[in-house]
Parts: sequence; C-alpha cells; structure tokens
Amino acid sequence: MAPKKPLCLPALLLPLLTLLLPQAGTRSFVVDRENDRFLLDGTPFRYVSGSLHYFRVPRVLWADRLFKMRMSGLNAVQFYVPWNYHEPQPGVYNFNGSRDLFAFLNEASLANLLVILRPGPYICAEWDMGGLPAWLLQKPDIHLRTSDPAFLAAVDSWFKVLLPKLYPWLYHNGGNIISIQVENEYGSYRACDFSYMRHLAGLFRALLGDRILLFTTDGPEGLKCGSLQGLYTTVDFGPADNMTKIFGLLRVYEPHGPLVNSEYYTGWLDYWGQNHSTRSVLAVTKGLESMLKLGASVNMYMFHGGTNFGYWNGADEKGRFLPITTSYDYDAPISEAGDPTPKLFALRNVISEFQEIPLGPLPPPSPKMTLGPLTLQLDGDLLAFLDFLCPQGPISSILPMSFEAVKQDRGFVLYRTYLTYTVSEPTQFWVPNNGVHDRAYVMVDGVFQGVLERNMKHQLFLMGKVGAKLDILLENMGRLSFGSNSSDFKGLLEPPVLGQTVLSRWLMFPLKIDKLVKRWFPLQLKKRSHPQVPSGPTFYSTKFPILGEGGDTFLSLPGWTKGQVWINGFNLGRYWTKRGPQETLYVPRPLLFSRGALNKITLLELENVPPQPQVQFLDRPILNSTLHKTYIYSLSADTQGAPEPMELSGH
Ligand SMILES: CCCCNC(=S)N1C[C@H](O)[C@@H](O)[C@@H](O)[C@H]1CO
Repeated sequence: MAPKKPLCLPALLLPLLTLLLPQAGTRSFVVDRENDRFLLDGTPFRYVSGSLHYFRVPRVLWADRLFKMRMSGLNAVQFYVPWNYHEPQPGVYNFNGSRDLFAFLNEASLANLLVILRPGPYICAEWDMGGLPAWLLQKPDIHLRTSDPAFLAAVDSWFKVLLPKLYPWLYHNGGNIISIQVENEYGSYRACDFSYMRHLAGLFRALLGDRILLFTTDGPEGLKCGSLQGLYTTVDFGPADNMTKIFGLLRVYEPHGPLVNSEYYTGWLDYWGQNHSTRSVLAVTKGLESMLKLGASVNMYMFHGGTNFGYWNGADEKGRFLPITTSYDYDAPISEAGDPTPKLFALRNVISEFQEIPLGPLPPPSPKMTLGPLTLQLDGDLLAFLDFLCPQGPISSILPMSFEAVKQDRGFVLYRTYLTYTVSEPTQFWVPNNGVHDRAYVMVDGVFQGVLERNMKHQLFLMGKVGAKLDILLENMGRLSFGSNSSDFKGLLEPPVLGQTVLSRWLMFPLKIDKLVKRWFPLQLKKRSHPQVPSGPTFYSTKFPILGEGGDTFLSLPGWTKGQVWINGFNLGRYWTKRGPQETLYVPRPLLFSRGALNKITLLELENVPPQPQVQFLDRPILNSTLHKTYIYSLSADTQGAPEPMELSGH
C-alpha cells in the first residue's frame, strides 16, 4: 500500500497508468459523527493499534516486529517522529539507515498495518528532551512549546521539510497514514498557549491538506488546555484508571464520534534506581476488553518498547531528577528482544472476540545465546586519549560553559582547571545550586577522587598542590522529557567552589567518544597513569568470536559500576549495575559478526573497575534486580556542614 512513486515513464504512458492505479480519490478515512465511529473507504472501521518506535529498534528488525504485531491481531501501528533524531543540527537532516522513517512506513505497509503518526514537535516518550533538539537551548531564553517566535521559527522550518515528505503517505493519497497527532499531551504542560496550538494546526493543515484526520491526545486532566477546535480529541489512560469517568470527560469535548484511547498503557517505564515497573496481564486484558465492548478504537502503548540505545533516554523529575533506563522493555506484549509474551497471547485472544485476526502462529522466541565470561584488557584512562577525543582542542572561559554553549548535545564534556594554590588538607569541593547536570567524575592530576550527582551527592573533599590539574568529566544522563518547568541545560551550570574559593579559568573539552571507539583499530594501548581502584573513567575492551549461528543475548557486567558499552562500534547504551534495576543490556544478534569473525566490545567504566574485569553474555534479561541503597543529600542551607544523607533504598 506504499504510495506509488512517480515513475519516469514517457509522458504519453502516464495517463494510461493512472487508469490502473487504485484511485486515490476513492480512499478515505473519516469520522462518522452520526454513528460514533470511523469509516474507512466508507465502511465502519475500528482500529486496534500498538505503539512501536522505529528509533528504538535496529532497522534490520523492523519487519520482524511489525509482522508480530500484525499476527497479534492489530490493524494499525502508532509511532512518534523524534525531531532531534532527524535534525541533528539546524538545517541538517538525517533520514538514513535506522532513521529512515519512510522505509519504516513502507515496512508497516508491507505488514498490512495502517499508521497513526505522531510527529510532535514535542513527543515526550521518555526520549531525550521529549524529541526536541538540544540545539534549541543555544538560545537560553527560548520558551519551548509556546508561540515564542524563536521556537515557532525552528518548528516551521522542521515541519516544512518533514510534512511534505509525509503527504504522499496519507491514506487518501494512496499511503497508509490514517491520522496525525498535533503536539503531545499539551494539556499537561504549564504554558497552555492556545496560539501555539492554533499555529501548529494551521501549519499541519497548510502542508497536509484538509482531508487528513488531525487529533490531540491528553490525560483526563489535560483536556482543557490540550484540545482544540478542529482537531479530534482523544484521551490516554491505563488499566487502573476509571474508564467510564474518563470517557465521560472526553464526551464533553467530543460529544459525537468514536471513543479513542490513544495510549492504553500495557506496562510502564523504568528509572535508574527505582523498582522495575510491570502491569498485570489480567488488568491489561480486562481494560482492553471493556473498551472494545464500547466500540472504542484503542492504541496500546507500548506494544513493543525496544531500547534506548546510545544516549537517547530521557528523564523525569519526580522530587528529583530520574533518568530513564536503557531498556524500554515497558513490560510490553512483545519483549525488548522481540519475543511474544503471555500478555501478547492474552491480548490476542481478546482482540479475536471483536475482529478477524490473521490465521497462523506467532513466530517463536528468537534463539538466544550465552557466551563468556570474557576478560577485558585495559586500554587506558579516558584522559590519556584527550587528543583523540577532542581533536579541535578545548574551549576556554573564565566560567564553566554548558553543553549547549559548547554545542555538545549528548554524552560527555571534560572540564579542566588548575589549582592556583596548594590545598594541603582535605577541603570541601562542591557546585552551588545543584549545578552538576547530571553526574561529575572528579580527578586531581589524573587520580580519581569520586562522584558528584544532581540531587544526590553534592560534595567531595579534595587536596592538591599548586598547579595540579583538576579534571571533571561531566555526564549528561539524558534531558527531561516530561513535566519540566524549565529547560534542562546540561554540564557544570555553576563554577565549583573549593573551600572558600570559586574556581575560575576553565577549559571545556567536548568529547567525541563514539568516533574514537568506532575507529579504534588499533590505537596503541596506554598504560594506566595511576593503577588504582577506584579507577575513574577508563576504557576496557576485548575481541571475541561467535562459533556457530549464535543468537540474541544479554550483556551482564558483574562487579562493574556505571558506564557505556559499544559492540563493534555500535553504542549499546548505558549500564549502571551498581544502581539497577536493569543489570543486563539487550544485544540484538544482527550487531554481532559470526563464523569466527572477531567482535569487539568496548566499555567506558566511569567509576570502579572490578578486580576481575570480566563480562558475561546471558540468555535472558535481568531488568528487576534488587536495588542497591542510594542516598539523596539534601542541600543544607549552611554548606559548611556536610549535609546529612537520607537513605533511599531505591524508591
Ligand atoms: C511519570 C510521567 C511520565 C510522563 N509520560 C506519560 S504519562 N506518557 C504519556 C506520553 O504521551 C508518552 O509519550 C509517554 O511518555 C507516556 C509514559 O510512558
């Protein structure tokens, strides 16, 4: 059902050809307000849809996941388009490889799935900055998600590239997109800026025409500011919510037309340091059955969650900054590794009571493999590779500069200064205003001193001679993706204080670590400048063959603390074994070479290397480990006294 690409045929043939093509004009997807239903090509239609985010699944696995969704009885797939995934710098666009949104649309078409598209500009989704590009914050006073002209200019420029590309994919033009969402749960955002929403609706209409169904989605408390005349109003809620009450509220805004739940939560997200989230099969299936009995159209969020590879996870603020884990398994019907779960079969049974489902079995779980333990070799301290990691050299400034100011969106920036006097006693070192965004690994002359963490750990005690190098590796743990009352700038947002001295004269090194890891064949090994434990930011790696066919696997890092992993140069994501609840990282089989070719695993361990630097590949995930105790340090008014830690056992 992919739109017919204009063929470069001799002009006289084209009229003949159009007689053969399905007449786009006969295709339609509309709301029938008289009978509270959708009509597809004039016949009553209800969608049973599932969310799958192409940006969380390697492209080679898209067809497999979409096929499983179709075989589960779904007739539509819903997905976001993350702006920051496709416009890495202003005016630079990327729709290639795993970012080829149109290839994904085509795969959905081949799987016989209609599409419910949610292009934002904000998408939430536990994705870095809710999909908004970090470069927007290079204008620090920008008002995101409002009619701020600076924000709207960037939005217009992005949508004038994206939306015309989507036009041929609209259902009535021969494609598979039946509806498009404007913004995302705007009613949950503090701004409540109706001119912003009207601007977006006008832009979508101008670029997509007046036939496509445009809609909004909000929780029950967000309908007032999130809905807009001319956009079809839908809601989102989970199995524990009061469906009658919420659909009753929805009827205030949409007295006629089909009831729609655009995000029916089949599970939930995980935060580092919090317990693993699950939703029961019984509750999820009962809720779906009740909605289908009402004739509602439903999208299950998520049907397949996938993974936050690289640095792409977002974060929430619930009393404190809470980064989302690398796994986006979501306790969804299709597991992170793409396996059907009992929840999928239970939901499939419910769907089969209401509509035809494809005959035939679901594919079985994919083959899994175990491997190891593998012993990793030391490549060297991160500091030893500074020339490679920051080839253009540092930026200098009296005060430390943010990630956005040095144009580094994600990952790490090294901040360096030199002690201008000798500190002979352990002396309090801290950053005012909770100004570490988000974690700082502190070294003096290359010797690791410890960690500062946003909301969690506010001070260390340092010593050093005059002229000693004070290095702070600053980690961006992912930008707030929901409910932020201010822009989530990253980096050292205030100048650190040592004793009574505000430290100034800083060098900032934006680090291109992924580039180094990709080309690391073979950089000469660097011996440790200071063989010690804890080690601080250090690279380890090894190579290994896979004998036989192999399979999907789950990387376990027993005894390691926190860091980043690459397999054959692919950034698998963050690990945080010390904090949990996730203790393994999903390794899709297609990332691995087989038939004896050597694979390479590279770790950047940020804190403590275990005495035995080994890793293991398991045949099952561990996403719900018992949490280690974490402490939150209240910022005491008087910074002289060490703030008392409050013990926080993982919640
Ligand atoms: C803890 C609140 C997180 C906010 N997000 C909520 S309510 N959700 C609605 C949001 O639209 C979707 O993108 C997802 O972010 C989903 C949670 O998975």
